[in-house]
Amino acid sequence: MKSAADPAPRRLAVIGAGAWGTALALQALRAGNDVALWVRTAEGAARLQGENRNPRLPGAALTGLRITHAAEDALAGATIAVLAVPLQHLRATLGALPPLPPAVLVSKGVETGTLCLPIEVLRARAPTLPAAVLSGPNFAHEVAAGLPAAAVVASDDAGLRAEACERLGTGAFRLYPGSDPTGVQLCGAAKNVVAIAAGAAMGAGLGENARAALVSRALAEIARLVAALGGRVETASGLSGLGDLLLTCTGTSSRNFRLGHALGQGSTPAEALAASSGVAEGAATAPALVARARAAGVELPVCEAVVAVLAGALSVPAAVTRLLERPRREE
Ligand SMILES: NC(=O)C1=CN([C@@H]2O[C@H](COP(=O)(O)OP(=O)(O)OC[C@H]3O[C@@H](n4cnc5c(N)ncnc54)[C@H](O)[C@@H]3O)[C@@H](O)[C@H]2O)C=CC1
Ligand SMILES: O=C(CO)COP(=O)(O)O
Repeated sequence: MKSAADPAPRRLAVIGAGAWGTALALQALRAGNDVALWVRTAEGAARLQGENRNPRLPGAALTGLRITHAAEDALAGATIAVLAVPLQHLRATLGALPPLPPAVLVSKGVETGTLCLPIEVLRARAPTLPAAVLSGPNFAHEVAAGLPAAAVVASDDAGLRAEACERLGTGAFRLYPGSDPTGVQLCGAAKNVVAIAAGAAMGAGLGENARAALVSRALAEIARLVAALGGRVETASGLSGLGDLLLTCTGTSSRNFRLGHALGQGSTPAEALAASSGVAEGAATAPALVARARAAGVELPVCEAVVAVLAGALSVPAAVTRLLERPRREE
């Protein structure tokens, strides 16, 4: 029973009620926060309130969440904001919000045009706001169900990364503080592109050996990129890198993997994108990631192949041939 000495639960706002925002809102509730979940449209908020469920998360009841379309209400008194909108919509969403408390960004990707990573998008709106990124091998439906999972919360701000781990973590959702936000963001962005490649390989029937080779070589290219852009190479073999590659390149729940699978089976990019449910962040991120890497002088052969296939410039078999014909170097 709650005693008079128990402190009131601290407020936390989740901005974005897609699958991941909703799952993290439920997780924050389990961790003891008073949680408000901001929904983009008034109709969407009314539907979630009325049905007490999110169609993107079958089976998860939303009991206990304060669901609202009013950003001022969601953020009033909140001491942490979890930003969970798809990366390509983050800038516009931030532009419409009142001032934010310290933020935890959970979107994965690189912004089209600007080539910004999530924290860089936030910086344009709030140049000095403490910010962290949460990333790892986490399918939303499993986190919503309370199944065991782990992720890293990386920030230059040691206080924020510790607080975010405590406020969002539980025994089953194990959060590790990290101090390489650049590396974590690059890994989270790149793994979605690589998942498209892995899905394409499997869809084209190339076999398990081909997928393992592709993912291993992709991990090497991700590590090169992380190092070139000022992150730490070891981050690529952590939860946000290898961990998320393992999940998304093997788990058929991955939207990016499924998009690639359809391409491998012969769908055109337009058909595969139209058939994909929810946001496959890797599609918009692929050209932006490759452009950012090129600007830093880094070659990303696997990601470049995905860009060419998505642009309709190369078929999946031709992309495979191109990768196999690259000159061999020492591993
Ligand atoms: N679903 C998952 O398992 C995980 C997702 N993520 C990341 O979380 C981010 C959000 O993904 P999900 O929650 O899965 O998305 P989702 O596919 O479930 O939902 C898309 C969301 O985008 C919103 N949206 C659509 N158009 C918009 C616009 N113009 N402006 C603002 N919002 C708009 C929709 O209202 C909806 O809430 C992505 O960056 C994704 O990579 C990260 C880890 C796990
Ligand atoms: O980021 C994710 C798992 O960590 C979700 O993967 P998809 O976006 O490919 O579904």
